Amino acid sequence: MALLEGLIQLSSAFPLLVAVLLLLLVYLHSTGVSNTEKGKAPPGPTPLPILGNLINLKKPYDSLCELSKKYGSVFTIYSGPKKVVVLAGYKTVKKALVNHAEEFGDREITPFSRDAFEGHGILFCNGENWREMRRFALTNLRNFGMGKRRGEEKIIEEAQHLIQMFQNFKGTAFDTKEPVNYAVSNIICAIVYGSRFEYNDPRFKVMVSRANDTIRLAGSPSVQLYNMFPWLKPLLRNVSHVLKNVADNLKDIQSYINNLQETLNPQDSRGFIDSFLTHQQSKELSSAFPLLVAVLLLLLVYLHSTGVSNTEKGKAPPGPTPLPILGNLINLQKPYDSLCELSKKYGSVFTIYSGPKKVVVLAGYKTVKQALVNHAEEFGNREITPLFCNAFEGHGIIFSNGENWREMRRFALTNLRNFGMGKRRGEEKIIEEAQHLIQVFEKLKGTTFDTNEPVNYAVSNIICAIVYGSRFEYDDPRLKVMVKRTNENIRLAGSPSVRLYNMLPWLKPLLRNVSYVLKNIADNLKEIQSYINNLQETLNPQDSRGFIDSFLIRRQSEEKLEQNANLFNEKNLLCCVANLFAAGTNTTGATVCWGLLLMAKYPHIQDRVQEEIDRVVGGRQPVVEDRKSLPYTDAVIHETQRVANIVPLNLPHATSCDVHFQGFFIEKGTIVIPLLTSVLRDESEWAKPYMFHPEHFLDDQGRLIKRDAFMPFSAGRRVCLGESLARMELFLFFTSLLQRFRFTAPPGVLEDELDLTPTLGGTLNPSPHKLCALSRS
Ligand code: HEM
Repeated sequence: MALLEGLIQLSSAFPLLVAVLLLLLVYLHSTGVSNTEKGKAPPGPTPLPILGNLINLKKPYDSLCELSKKYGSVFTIYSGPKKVVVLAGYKTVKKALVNHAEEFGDREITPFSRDAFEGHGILFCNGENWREMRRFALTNLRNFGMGKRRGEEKIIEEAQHLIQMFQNFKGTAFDTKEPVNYAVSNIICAIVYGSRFEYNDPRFKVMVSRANDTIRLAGSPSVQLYNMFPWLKPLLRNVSHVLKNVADNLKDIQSYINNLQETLNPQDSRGFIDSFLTHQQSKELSSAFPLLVAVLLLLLVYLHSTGVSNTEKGKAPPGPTPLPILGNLINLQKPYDSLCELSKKYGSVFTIYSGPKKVVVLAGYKTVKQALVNHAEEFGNREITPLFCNAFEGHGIIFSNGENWREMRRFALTNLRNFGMGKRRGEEKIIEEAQHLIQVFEKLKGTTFDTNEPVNYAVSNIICAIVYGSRFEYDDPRLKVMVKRTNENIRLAGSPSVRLYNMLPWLKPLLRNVSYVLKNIADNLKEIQSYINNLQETLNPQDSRGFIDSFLIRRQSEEKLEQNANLFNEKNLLCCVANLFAAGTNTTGATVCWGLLLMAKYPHIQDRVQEEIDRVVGGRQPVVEDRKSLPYTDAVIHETQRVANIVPLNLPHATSCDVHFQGFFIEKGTIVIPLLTSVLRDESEWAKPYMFHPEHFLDDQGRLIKRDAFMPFSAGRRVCLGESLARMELFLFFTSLLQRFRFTAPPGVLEDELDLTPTLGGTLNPSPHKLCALSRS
């Protein structure tokens, strides 16, 4: 029947068949069934020319069992013009697959599997690709599921979902196939993506049904015919249908991969895909090595001439001997710790080489303060790293210098003051946003959740209110995408591959992360441009709604006066807005999240904060004015910022002229790192530098004391432009949340088990974690 079906499909191709038949007769004869010179070929039924042996395509396994009765356990058939040796019976199959594992171990890549997977993956590939993918998959299947307690737990959890599903049928008749397939597919999802789907999730249903469909159709007569005679493809509709199915599934998988890539944390792999991506990143780095070595030789002479030795003008700060080109191999995962270590050996002003670039590191409170405050002008330029030079081309505030920086910083400061910072209007906005955040926490009714997203949406909305004049709902996809992209950029800006790019920009083609960040920045700028266009259309010069309006109004007046018009241009507006989001969202959001995590970890400190808030504020909304009556709470916020050490390396500075500093000579244009970690953990300034100890900020009477070495916002000419806004946000968000909620570890997790290891990135965020917010009312 099946063959008949196939032949009916084929009938329109008959004339073509006949023509090819004649041409191939000779060929078939030569590939023949006869014995070769090297030995006897396995016996088998005589094939028809071209068509080969007419095996029942519906149940080929039955036909082949039948044939083995006649021809023995090793026999030949022809699948179309292709010779196929069939092995039958336990002894023969075992002997071939186990005792001759190597000889029989390759996969036959059928035309269908070649079209669908092009030699990639595990199932349909051979050689080095197969070996590497199989080995990687095996290791990771073991890590994420197979044969481990973790795997057992996942399967038991899924079995419970399946039981529930069966129970829903209340004994009525149903088809077991769907729910059972959903359950087993979820085990793969848990291993691969790190999460399961609900059985009624439409994305999941489609995925499972497509996969089943593909497997069914891959064994259909038409696909089998296609594998025999690939040139029949245009006549076999099923084939294109299955190939489209496979392509659609690959597209879906790609979108899950993209999502996971965006939130990838190399320290915390959620599943197979995460591990693959992390492995890919590390490969990316190692593949750069041969190139590095080649250029190493070329640049040896150059490096030697720029050397580490002293110049005529004075003594250069000491430091470890650099390798040619590579410079000093600083730990790229935790460079701030490596630099603190080096300062113990080389003192508070020392030189390292970041690739071929000379960098002077300033360590410890006294030195950093002396440089940034007493020599503010000399140390006040920004080093514009290749990544940001590429992205912002010297525009905006953070990554610009000279007249452009001065003018943009001044304008931004005035407008941040007008629209938020240190004013009643700003306080109102933050309080309103805190209420939205409280609502989100309340809806969770004490269940476990990740604080990161809602907190970041809230702080981002403060910048939106200042910049655009309006906030977004937390489920607005535009807000979600913007926050995600910004956070991702900040994380990737501190990744080893971007650090490597900043040292050796010619490595760019090998470092995929770099193009990814640049694309992310470009996408954010495009989005900001569309908001600017909207605001421009409804601009009223008498009533500025926010920073963008003020910039546009200023641009109009500058154009009239023909002064400075070139600075109040589109690119500066775009870059300023992007800078405010990048600098103002992740930093403040991460600090609030650290604060909540620390409260859950140290409940006795949370007790004291809540006692103070209850006593001083009671049930009314906390306001900025309350700060001076809440010294313990204020000390906890300060200590959170000290311990969180959000910007551990600071942003890089550069000398604006030749400088003589602490007996050393530093040339104009040298990169300078005023190492904030070394200030916030300076052993001569803090009694317990490595512990969470709010008493650092309290005197004997329990009053708040100002500590000069408290420098999370840096100092001097480049000091954080949003400091007073950030401090107001931290105080209002923290007190409002602590007044309403008790923060705890998830059920079953001990406080000791809450991890304070930060994630790797441009800023230090808490590692992904969950907490419970229990309502206190
Ligand atoms: C807890 C929150 C924050 C922390 C810890 C923080 C920290 C910093 C640090 C360390 C710098 C580099 C200073 C230097 O180069 O010496 C900086 C720069 C900057 N910050 Fe913040 N920041 C925070 C919040 C904000 C907010 C809310 C905004 C925006 C409204 C903002 C806007 C900026 C800008 C524009 C710069 C660049 C200044 C310049 O180059 O002149 N920051 N911040």
